[in-house]
Amino acid sequence: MAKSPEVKLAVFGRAGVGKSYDKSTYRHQANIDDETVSMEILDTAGQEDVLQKEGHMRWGDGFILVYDITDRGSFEDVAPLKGLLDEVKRPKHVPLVLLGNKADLDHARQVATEEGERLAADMACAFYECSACSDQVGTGGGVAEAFHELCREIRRRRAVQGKTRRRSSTTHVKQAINKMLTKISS
Ligand SMILES: Nc1nc2c(ncn2[C@@H]2O[C@H](COP(=O)(O)OP(=O)(O)OP(=O)(O)O)[C@@H](O)[C@H]2O)c(=O)[nH]1
Repeated sequence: MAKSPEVKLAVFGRAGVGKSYDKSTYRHQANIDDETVSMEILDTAGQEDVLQKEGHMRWGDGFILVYDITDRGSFEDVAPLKGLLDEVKRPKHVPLVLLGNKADLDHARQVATEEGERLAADMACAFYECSACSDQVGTGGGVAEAFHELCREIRRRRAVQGKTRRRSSTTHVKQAINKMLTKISS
């Protein structure tokens, strides 16, 4: 049986946004579009320093940036996190998902859905509002869907990178053959 692809996902967000709610394991397997994907999930602590954050960013293949819809400050933390990610992963554009958690607490909302959508559009990534408690609230259908979409994005990127690499290695072979032929004929 084909070995299932493994993806390393890191979850970032201010302390208390709900990154680790109900998660007892950091390894998870899921069937996504008829393919088994093994995820290694890293829940970063909201209070880690920049060096620790950078280390976790280097480690990850894909990232979930979480804020709490009832905590405006946690939303304002997202853009600087994305800035740091871009610096650490440059020149690559990183697979990313934006997650507005605690959508069950709509009465205490401080961040409008449209603001989340706008930020996600700015960061060119998918956006979900959800509740780690109920997993079905919000626009996108839950936390699981956000993780699955991130895995799909990583898969798309890997497919494109694979093609580019194959194409460039063929180009190298062609160039080497051309050089040899030029030498022989001169
Ligand atoms: N109402 C509601 N509460 C939630 C939700 N997700 C998490 N919580 C609560 O929010 C609090 C913080 O959740 P945690 O998962 O510990 O937050 P965290 O982001 O992991 O925090 P750190 O580990 O300190 O970084 C807990 O009391 C959770 O029960 C949610 O979707 N809805």
